[in-house]
Amino acid sequence: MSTSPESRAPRLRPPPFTPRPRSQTSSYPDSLRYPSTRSTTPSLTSSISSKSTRSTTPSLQPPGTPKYKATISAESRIGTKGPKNLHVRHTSRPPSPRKRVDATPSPTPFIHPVDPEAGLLDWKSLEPDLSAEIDERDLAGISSSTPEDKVLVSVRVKPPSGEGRDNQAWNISPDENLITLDPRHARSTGKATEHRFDAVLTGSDNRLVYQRTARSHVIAAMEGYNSLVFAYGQTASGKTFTLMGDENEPGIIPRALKDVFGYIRKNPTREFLLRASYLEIYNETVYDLLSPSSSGSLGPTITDAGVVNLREEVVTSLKGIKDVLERGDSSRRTASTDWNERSSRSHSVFRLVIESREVGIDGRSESPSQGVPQTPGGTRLQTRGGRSVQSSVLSLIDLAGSEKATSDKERTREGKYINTSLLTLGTVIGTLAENAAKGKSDHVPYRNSKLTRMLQPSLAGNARVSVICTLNGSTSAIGETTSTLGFATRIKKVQLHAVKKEIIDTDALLERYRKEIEELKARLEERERDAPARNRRLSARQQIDESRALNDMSGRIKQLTKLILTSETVNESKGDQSRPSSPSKLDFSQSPYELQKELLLSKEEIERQATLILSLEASLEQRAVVPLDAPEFEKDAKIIELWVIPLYYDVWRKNVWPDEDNRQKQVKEYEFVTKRYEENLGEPLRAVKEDVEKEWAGKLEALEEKLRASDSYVLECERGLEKERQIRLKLEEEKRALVAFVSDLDSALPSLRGLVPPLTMGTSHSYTGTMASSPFRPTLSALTESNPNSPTPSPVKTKSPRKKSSVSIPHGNPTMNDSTRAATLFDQTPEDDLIDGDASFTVHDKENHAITI
Ligand SMILES: Nc1ncnc2c1ncn2[C@@H]1O[C@H](COP(=O)(O)OP(=O)(O)OP(=O)(O)O)[C@@H](O)[C@H]1O
Repeated sequence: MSTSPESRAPRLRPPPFTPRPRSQTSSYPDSLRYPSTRSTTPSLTSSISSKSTRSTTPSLQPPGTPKYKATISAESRIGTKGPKNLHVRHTSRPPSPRKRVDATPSPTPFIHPVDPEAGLLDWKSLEPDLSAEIDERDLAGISSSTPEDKVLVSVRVKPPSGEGRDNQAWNISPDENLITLDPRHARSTGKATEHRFDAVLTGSDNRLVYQRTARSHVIAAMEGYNSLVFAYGQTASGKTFTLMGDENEPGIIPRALKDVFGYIRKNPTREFLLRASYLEIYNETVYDLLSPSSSGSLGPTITDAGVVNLREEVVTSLKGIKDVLERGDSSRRTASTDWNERSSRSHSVFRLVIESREVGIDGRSESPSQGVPQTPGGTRLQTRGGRSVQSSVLSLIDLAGSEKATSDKERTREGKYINTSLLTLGTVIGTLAENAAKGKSDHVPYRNSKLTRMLQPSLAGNARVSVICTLNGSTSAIGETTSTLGFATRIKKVQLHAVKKEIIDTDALLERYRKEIEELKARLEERERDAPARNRRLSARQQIDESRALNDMSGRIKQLTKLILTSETVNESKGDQSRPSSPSKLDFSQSPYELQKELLLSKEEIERQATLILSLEASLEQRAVVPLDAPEFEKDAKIIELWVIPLYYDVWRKNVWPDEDNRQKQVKEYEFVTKRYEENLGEPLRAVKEDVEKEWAGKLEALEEKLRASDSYVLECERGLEKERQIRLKLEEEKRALVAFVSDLDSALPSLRGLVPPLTMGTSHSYTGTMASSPFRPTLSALTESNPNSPTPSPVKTKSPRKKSSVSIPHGNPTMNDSTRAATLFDQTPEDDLIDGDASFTVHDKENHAITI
């Protein structure tokens, strides 16, 4: 890779400030330089430093005493079956110290009765030979033999099961690397029916698949090239089986990790630093599988510089790296679909950053004066210290599978995102292939999906790439299989030009650790040298503090040294896998031997945690932005921002809004769906956008329709109520008028008696008129007017200035002959009935016309 002089200049960073509570930092004046060792694990590091590191634990064995090796069974030596077949026979294990107490004293250290240190050493020296775990035969002849400028393309056909055996549409010739569509089905496709690739595989042997498809790329990564291995294919065709495998058939990832450590072991001239990370892309959002809680602005983001804000853990052993893998795997999104019981709903990416450098004969890093040969394949960058560090990334990717719509709505939605990003991957590969074939440089739409954006540097050529296309050979999947083969054919044409990358020493974590170790060692030496003179001036208390500080320093040196892997250290820790996990309950009736074993395991756990602390520190360091000499208030503000606010917010959120996480996730998804299309998306995702918009527009329309219906119902109800109110008012008025009328009538009765026939309900003599204006309040004059025959019209006055009633007095010569009945009129039309019941009554005029009031 060509590097401009400017870019070669070391980018010196000021020592970062790592916020930490005052109480802890203040007790150690120079703790800002090595804050966490002191502040978070003072006793831890000192205990590790003094006891647990194998190389430094004082040995009670006389020099040259042979170490005991436990024998292992033949098959576990061969190592073809993995760790579960590892049978350790403890025949040559020395007797436990308790038994030895009674034995005749012997000059060998193993008979030392009680010294636990001696026990530790004995037990460590007894660890079984795990050469079976890292298979020597596999490592022999490892070399990156793939044509460097081409993608290594393999297809793997999933073996049919059950009835599927009779429905196979493809003929497979592994020896010729050929796959052909059976002539019986060939006519229907109208496409090429014969395909040749770098490897055509079938069956369930993952070892073979690893060797043919991925091993060379893993080794290339160890040699300094970025390497990318991914599986592509329709759902349930075997991508996860190929990458992860199962207990009996570990897949590419576990085998690759084994080879990584095997490679380190076989290369004593280099030292390595490994950092693992694991992410997934789900519904076009990147999630950190090692830190599932990080999200939003703190979550991983894809930038031109790669993926940032992603947790990277320094790993020092095969077991450690497998733990990381398992932890991440447990956070992956899988679900049962119509086709696969455990279908990956996201693209998952396991990344291993490998930094390495030549070391001298004494184990120290080489300087140019020592004449290290130029690493072939890349520019050697030599900066201040003259050191160059090779850096590469091994990416192992299990893509989600392309699929048809499923019966589940949520799965369908995920499926849309999956298909879209795979479509974009296809488009990107197609464009790259065409550019390569025709010597063009057409725009490649990397930015149209997160997956292609992340793969951009690799697909653009700066990596060794291997793709395994997994196929379903059944007749029911001819279309999908043909499409996958098309992808395989296109990607074969992509041109690569990967080169080794060497980075400036200050950017390499390996170099930073190495420098820190050297500085610490120098300081330690100096302080130890001055100790006798200084101690004379110090109080007893100060001397204790001083000795504690020295312990911390040496603990830190040991921890940092452990992170840097060499052939020797990998050899030492290869027993990790076989050791039993620590029981949760301590049984003090165990033999001293067993207890020592427990002790050792616990110490190792402490070491593991300490390693984790260190790698967390490393991530933290990358985030620290306040320089050491920044004003106090700035540091305080940072502490509040990083610790206090998130802490309180978290507590508050959990109390006030327990479902906030889900809500936020949903909001994020909605935001994504609704807002950022234009800036983010290209053609394929626009199709998703339209789909989603259509879906939501339909829902919105239905809701609006419902709203309109309920609005008009409410309006109708209001109108009905108003009508009823009016009627009620009218009735009340009529009631009042009737009451007045009746009382008028009552008072006029004596004078009318003999002239007017008795007014009764339903009788034929009555009055007529409209009821609109107090029909029951006819004035006496009206009555008299209508009864011209009335001899003595009574001057009765109306009580209210109401409109004159149009009630007409019945014709004829009515005679009021039943005053008693008339007086009972109130009884017959009680007030309540007028209001609540049917208020009308009927009277008849002379012509017997019924009038209903
Ligand atoms: N080569 C194989 N040999 C034996 N079993 C296999 C093979 N390939 C796949 N299987 C089995 O088929 C099932 C589906 O495989 P797998 O989950 O790997 O598919 P996938 O392509 O990853 O699907 P998805 O895209 O839905 O995640 C699993 O039970 C797996 O064990």
